[in-house]
Amino acid sequence: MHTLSPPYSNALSYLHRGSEPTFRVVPTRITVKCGYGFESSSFSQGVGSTRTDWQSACAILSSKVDSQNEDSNPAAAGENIAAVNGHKSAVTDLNLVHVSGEKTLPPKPLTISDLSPAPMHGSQLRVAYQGVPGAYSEAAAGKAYPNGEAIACDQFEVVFQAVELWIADRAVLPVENSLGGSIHRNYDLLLRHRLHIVGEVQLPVHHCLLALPGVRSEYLTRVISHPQALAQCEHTLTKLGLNVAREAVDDTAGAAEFVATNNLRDTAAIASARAADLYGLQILADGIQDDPNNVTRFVMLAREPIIPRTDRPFKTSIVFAHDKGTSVLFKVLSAFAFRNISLTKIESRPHRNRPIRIVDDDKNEGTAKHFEYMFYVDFEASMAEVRAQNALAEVQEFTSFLRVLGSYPMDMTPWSPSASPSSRGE
Ligand SMILES: O=C(O)C(=O)C[C@]1(C(=O)O)C=C[C@@H](O)C=C1
Repeated sequence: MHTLSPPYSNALSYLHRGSEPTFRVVPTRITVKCGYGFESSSFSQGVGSTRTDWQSACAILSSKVDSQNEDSNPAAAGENIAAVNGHKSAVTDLNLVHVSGEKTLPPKPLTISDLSPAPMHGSQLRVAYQGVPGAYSEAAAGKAYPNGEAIACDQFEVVFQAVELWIADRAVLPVENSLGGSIHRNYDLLLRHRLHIVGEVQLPVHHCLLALPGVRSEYLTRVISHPQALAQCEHTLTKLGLNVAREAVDDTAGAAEFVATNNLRDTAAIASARAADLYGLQILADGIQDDPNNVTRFVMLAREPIIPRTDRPFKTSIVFAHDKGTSVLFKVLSAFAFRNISLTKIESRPHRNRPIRIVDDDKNEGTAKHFEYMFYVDFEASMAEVRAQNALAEVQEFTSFLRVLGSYPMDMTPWSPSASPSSRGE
């Protein structure tokens, strides 16, 4: 059992003073029994020193607004995906009633291990990713959990549900690319779901142009791939004289598979060299990303947060909303700047519960319509550091909603570019 050090738990108690979460506890088999529900009592009494306290506290620091998408019930929606790639949901396997001799015993209370055992020491972690084998997300899952079993999911939503329903133990999810920018859908999903960021990996992304054996680039009328991959190769495709139609599909390796299974001689896919191998395609051009340092950042997700530490570089990801006033963003950012905490990322997304604020002005000049946002910020500090706790305590004063998505070790693996200029024919 982990315990929190006193300064940390004190600071969190302070952060919670007077803030009652308005999240509804969703009464589903999986979410409630596995501890997804957030009991308001644990907030009103401040944060204690147990791991459970910390887990609840980490999930929601404060919420004066309703949860985003309260109407979405991932676990219920997930009834449709009782099996993913042959991995049966634990729910379908439960044997709830125990009978012994002539006496029928009252049902034994369920424990977490009944639902799905957490991997024992040495057993394989099941890691969900979006795409098919050969996708960069699969490679990222392998980098994050080298001994894990990668579980392919067709949609990002399914990746979240796979972990929520205990079909998988972790998820690995792309959030941003150095050329293509943020993967917005995943920012929205991070907010809608209750998983925690427990790590990050940065993967050099080296794209290839793939076609059926014998096909030459003159035959091509179409290039298909994941929209991010198309964006990352746009200039190079033009330089190669490939002014043909671009079409977006769900993932890069899926594009390669599509070309192969449909025997398409007029279509090329942008995907990895491993996808070429897996689906029997030839590499027409290698290293076609517009920048050799092309890198995608993935986050690792789990049902439970990790305990933040100070013995190695940590990053913390938060999301917040504010009621009104543009200076709020300045004040929030100042809370970090004054404490010498570097921000590594800021992203805004529409506030889906309240996308527009109507302001009638006093001078009778009409009605202003302001767009409302959720802001996502990553900063370089651990939640175990007092300066980070104080910064968030200050941020909370200016915000109507604040949630810590996770405090996790930074990926510090030595840099190796995805391609050298020579391999790109420059
Ligand atoms: O399509 C894939 O192979 C993916 O893993 C998805 C994805 C993405 O969403 O950004 C991952 C890395 C690359 O940036 C391109 C595509």
